[in-house]
Amino acid sequence: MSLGQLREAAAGLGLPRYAAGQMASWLYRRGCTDITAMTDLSKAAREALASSYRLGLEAPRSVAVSRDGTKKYLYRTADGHYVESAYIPDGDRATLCVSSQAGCRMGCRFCMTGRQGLRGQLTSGDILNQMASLPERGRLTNMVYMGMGEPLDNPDQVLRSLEILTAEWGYGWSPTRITVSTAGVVPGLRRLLDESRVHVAVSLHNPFPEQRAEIMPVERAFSVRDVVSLLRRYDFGGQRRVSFEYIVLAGMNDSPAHVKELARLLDGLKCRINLIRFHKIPGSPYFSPDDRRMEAFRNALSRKGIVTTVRASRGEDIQAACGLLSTKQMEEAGDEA
Ligand SMILES: C[S@@+](CC[C@H](N)C(=O)[O-])C[C@H]1O[C@@H](n2cnc3c(N)ncnc32)[C@H](O)[C@@H]1O
Ligand code: SF4
Repeated sequence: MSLGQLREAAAGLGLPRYAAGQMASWLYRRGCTDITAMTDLSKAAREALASSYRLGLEAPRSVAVSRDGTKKYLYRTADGHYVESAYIPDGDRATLCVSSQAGCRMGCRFCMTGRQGLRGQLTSGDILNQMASLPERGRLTNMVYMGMGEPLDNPDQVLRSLEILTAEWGYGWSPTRITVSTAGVVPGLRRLLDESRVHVAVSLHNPFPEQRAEIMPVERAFSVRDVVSLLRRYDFGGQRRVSFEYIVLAGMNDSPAHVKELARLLDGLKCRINLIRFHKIPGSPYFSPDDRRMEAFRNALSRKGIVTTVRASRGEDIQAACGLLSTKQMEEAGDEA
């Protein structure tokens, strides 16, 4: 709950307004795991709260550990769906990749989560629980909304989770430690840009609208050209950054024509491109080029003046492609819903 919601809850139980600030402090600053332990609230207030509300903390149900230290956790949401979070330690950084929906309705052809279709929206509580109940929570330095689902197809809950994460009364994280990734849902993106200060990542994957639409149906509703036009209206010269994710698919989006069109599309926008290796999913016709071709593509983009990096693949041995683990869980449970 946001501070405003906590105030409403307090009012509903006849508690003083300042009780909301006390609750926020217990919940987010002190990591309280039991309402009865909120000792600066009266005993009657704690009892009233405990009979009407729950903290929503839910430990992960399982974990897969990679040789490289990456851990993939499976969480159960309040509605009974299974979603994945990846904990990715890297030197003095540790990033948590969180899910924002159970499944996804964007239908990207290369994505395992897309195959599930949309099964349910996560609440801000479900989103934040992935961080709050993480065994390695104390080591986290960054959070990315790059797990299952399209965050901007669930904008109210995602924005509320960001507010709670970054507010003074909340977890107090700097927005510069948080990145929200989107396939380019324009109305939600506008809200994210206006209502938060977090970094933005856009899944681009092809600069030609027709070709992009073949692997990302969302292109037909919101063209990447409109996404870039929107981004041009915001300032990325200061603390806030925008980046473009680009899964390099051999023979599909890695030609000199793609380099040229990317340079044209992003001309003058302060941004970077992250090249990603394709994580194999069952029955998919795509594959990544070898390292030499990947580097050649990166160098060609760099020569056009676009800051381009190749993202290290992590957790290859634990079904890194997001959606594989939860799909397996669904199949084992015989859950076709
Ligand atoms: C799972 S999505 C979640 C965030 C948002 N829905 C989006 O598409 O940006 C996070 C990133 O993973 C990428 N991705 C999806 N399936 C992948 C795969 N099989 N291999 C590599 N990257 C993949 C997406 O393109 C996107 O850049
Ligand atoms: S890549 Fe992102 S938007 Fe596309 S189906 Fe997967 S989760 Fe959804």
